[in-house]
Amino acid sequence: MTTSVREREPVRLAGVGRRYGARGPWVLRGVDLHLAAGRLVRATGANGTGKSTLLRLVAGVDAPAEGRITGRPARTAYVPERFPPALPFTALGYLVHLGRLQGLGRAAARARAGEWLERFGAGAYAGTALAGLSKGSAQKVAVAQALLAAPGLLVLDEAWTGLDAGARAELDRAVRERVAAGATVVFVDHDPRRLAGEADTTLRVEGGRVRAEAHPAGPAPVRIVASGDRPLPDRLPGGAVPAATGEGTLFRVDAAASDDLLRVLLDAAWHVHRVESGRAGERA
Ligand SMILES: Nc1ncnc2c1ncn2[C@@H]1O[C@H](COP(=O)(O)OP(=O)(O)OP(=O)(O)O)[C@@H](O)[C@H]1O
Repeated sequence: MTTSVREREPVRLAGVGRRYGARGPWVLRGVDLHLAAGRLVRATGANGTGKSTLLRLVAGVDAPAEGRITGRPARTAYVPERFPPALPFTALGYLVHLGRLQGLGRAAARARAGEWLERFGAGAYAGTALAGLSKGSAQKVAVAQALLAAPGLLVLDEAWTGLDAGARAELDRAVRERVAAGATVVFVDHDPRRLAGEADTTLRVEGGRVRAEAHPAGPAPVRIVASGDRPLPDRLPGGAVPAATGEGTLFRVDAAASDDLLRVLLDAAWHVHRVESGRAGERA
């Protein structure tokens, strides 16, 4: 998927609260957060503490009862815990429809929909009615709809659940690509190994409050954009993961491993376009 790396304002939550019903108990209250561009954000907390509520608010599919949320990019995508398959579309027809709603032309929507179905191993189901899809295939369509228009904010609520191992790995890759391209990705997953060690921030949801824990010493403070035709080793220095962008391939790597990675790229006759330190969206 091609999207350029660019910076944008963070999504800001200021004094956000949510309760269900005018007199219901507050599920979340006094939530103040900055979710910067180019960050991977994990939300954690015990069952029923309000993680899904928080994700729906961040995605904009639910509105806060008090407080404000600003800076949400125009292209925001969301995968809910449960995907509604009872719509009169085929898998491809649904994706093209949503792609068009997200601003893509018909031909581009068709092409992207086909590409994402293939990437998730669901190309064979393009012509199947949504209602006729297995749970796993329906989940692939749910994930594909979120990735279609290269969102600047991607919100994933247990989106890996129901996917087969290949599709789960593909979704991991797609998340890394979006983050590398400058998107904010916020996710919840019951498996603590999901993208373990890769999140820039953990949101701990507890007792109606959300505490943001940044991982400043976490991975990837250096971003290298390069291009080349020759294959690279499977294991790159610092565990760097290549991600396709409009400008070439982007690698996020720890500063300690960046020289080694540059050497590997140059040895493979890759052209290095840019080396940046600091995360996208970080203020000087
Ligand atoms: N639409 C709703 N109407 C009424 N109450 C709701 C609604 N959605 C969530 N709640 C309540 O809000 C609280 C938080 O729910 P939420 O689903 O956000 O938590 P969660 O941390 O995502 O839970 P889980 O880990 O079980 O998915 C729960 O008490 C839940 O019953």
